[in-house]
Amino acid sequence: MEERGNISIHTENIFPIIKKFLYSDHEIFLRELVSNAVDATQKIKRLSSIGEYKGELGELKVKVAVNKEAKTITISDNGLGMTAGEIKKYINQIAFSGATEFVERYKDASADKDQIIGQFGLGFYSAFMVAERVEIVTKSYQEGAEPARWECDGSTEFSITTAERAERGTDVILHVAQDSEEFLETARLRTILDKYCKFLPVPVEFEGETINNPSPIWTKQPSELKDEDYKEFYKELYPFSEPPLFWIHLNVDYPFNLTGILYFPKVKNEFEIQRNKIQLYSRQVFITDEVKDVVPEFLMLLHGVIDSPDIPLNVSRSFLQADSSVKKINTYITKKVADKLAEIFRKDRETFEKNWDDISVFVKYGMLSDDKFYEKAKDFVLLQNTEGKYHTLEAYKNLVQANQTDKSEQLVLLYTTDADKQHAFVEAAQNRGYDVLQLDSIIDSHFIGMLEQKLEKTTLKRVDSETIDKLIEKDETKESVLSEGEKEDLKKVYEEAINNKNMTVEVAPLAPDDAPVVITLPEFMRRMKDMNRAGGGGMMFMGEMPDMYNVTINANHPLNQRVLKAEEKSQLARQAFDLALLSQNMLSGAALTTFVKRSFELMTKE
Ligand SMILES: Nc1ncnc2c1ncn2[C@@H]1O[C@H](COP(=O)(O)OP(=O)(O)OP(=O)(O)O)[C@@H](O)[C@H]1O
Repeated sequence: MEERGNISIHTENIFPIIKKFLYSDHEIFLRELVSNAVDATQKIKRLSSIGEYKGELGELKVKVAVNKEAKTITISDNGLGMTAGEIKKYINQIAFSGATEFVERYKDASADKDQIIGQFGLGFYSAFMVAERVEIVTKSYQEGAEPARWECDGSTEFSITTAERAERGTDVILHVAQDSEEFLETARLRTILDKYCKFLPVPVEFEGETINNPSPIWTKQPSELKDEDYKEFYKELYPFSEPPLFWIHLNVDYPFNLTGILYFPKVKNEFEIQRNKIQLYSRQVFITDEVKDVVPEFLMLLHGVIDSPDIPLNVSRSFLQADSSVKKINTYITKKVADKLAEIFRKDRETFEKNWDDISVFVKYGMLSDDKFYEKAKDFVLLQNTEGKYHTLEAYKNLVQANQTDKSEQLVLLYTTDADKQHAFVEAAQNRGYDVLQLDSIIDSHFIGMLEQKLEKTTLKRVDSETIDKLIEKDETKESVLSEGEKEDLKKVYEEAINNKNMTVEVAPLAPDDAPVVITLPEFMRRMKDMNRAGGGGMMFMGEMPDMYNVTINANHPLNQRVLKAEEKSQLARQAFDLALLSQNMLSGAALTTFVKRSFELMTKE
């Protein structure tokens, strides 16, 4: 038999176009051809199981071989094979029509090119990205089938002849083009196989070794697996990472098909977080590790694998976004993650608290970005106070309600972003019997805003944003030991001593054992500046504005009564102010030197 023919398409030379267009992805030819070979072995298995094929199945496998001298790469399988008629149908027509359509669309300059490529799995024809000539030698499983050889050089001409082949199956032989000789290097091929074929369901042999794990644990039932299996698999995926905290085994077949394992990694701070650690598979074929859109943004921080035949192969971003099963997958994953966290919280609060530092970023990020997740997470999100105790939102509100409700019935939650630097304020609050939360990560500033929006009649204030009396205003007035006139005098003394227009001085009757001078930065001011720094807010001028502090002089502190009477009023006032700065880590440089000198002078005085 010898048949020559023309593949009936209207566009000549489609391969140079495809080749040029896919230049960065040439390596996927191997993924496409090996997965075709795997498909062929699975098809014969199925035919055998339904009694369509009665012969021996043998050990089903795929082999990849390279011959540097002959400049060929051969992908062989003992799958179902093809008859000459099937080659014409599947290779010449079906596979070609996909490639042709691709080029037709590509030529339409107005279309978004990413969008176009997203819609096509080039499949078999990706061979021409690296080969100048491709041969298929195949023998069908069907009784009496004649082996056939197909040859094509990437033009629209092909030939089919009778071939010699004893066993059922297919060899695809690539005659590698000069500009693609890098693919003749075994190390390169091994890397590509490792990337795309590591978990293919049929053994893939390369240089006498099986390079894949045909039954990775995500394909098994959770009931068959032990914790060790999950940890081992994590190590297989990320050899250099610390062990994961916990994991979720995804397993659903309706309304879409999806399996996978998502791991919660150990992350100590937001800067360490690595995205793109989740690998996306379709029937155990690696597709990509850019899972944006399939996985909700906040869960991109997780690690692991997701496998779904419902995720279109070779897809582009914009195509994925519009895909309805992708949307459902997204919702499903969010729900599963929330349920798992709720379960651990319920069943093992101790473990949950122990791991809170690592998972709080996911939880808070999730609550901020997804309302449904918020609804579930609000019951297990934890607040940590400066004593290292963890409370749920509800429990915490109940705990502080009696003591921290102000005169207008607002519940005031106090927090510190740095318990060390803000120590004086934390201590002052604790002396009043108030509780102080530790909210010190970058995400916390957004988290605080969200809590205020979601919780009724609740405000959050940083401990150093007001003097202790004003932080939570109660219905009580404090008497001042100083007269109005004395207060005026005291104010002037301090204003002159401080001599800084960014410091607003005020004299107020605090408790005698409160600090004599308290410097605060109002909450709203700091938040605006934070927002500006983070790039939002739109009030650009705020970013350039200096911090405007309030300086509260405690009229009831004995020191201030002395200031009024002392000879060197100004020096004493300045000293008290500097000490307040010092206690808040705000004194440095020349101001610090002057302060130290003055202190020595005062100590030296009789
Ligand atoms: N190794 C093989 N053994 C048997 N049949 C094959 C083999 N390779 C390809 N085929 C046949 O050729 C057809 C076209 O292959 P091609 O890779 O272009 O598309 P596909 O596998 O159907 O889809 P995809 O675009 O997802 O790869 C296949 O559907 C299959 O019928």
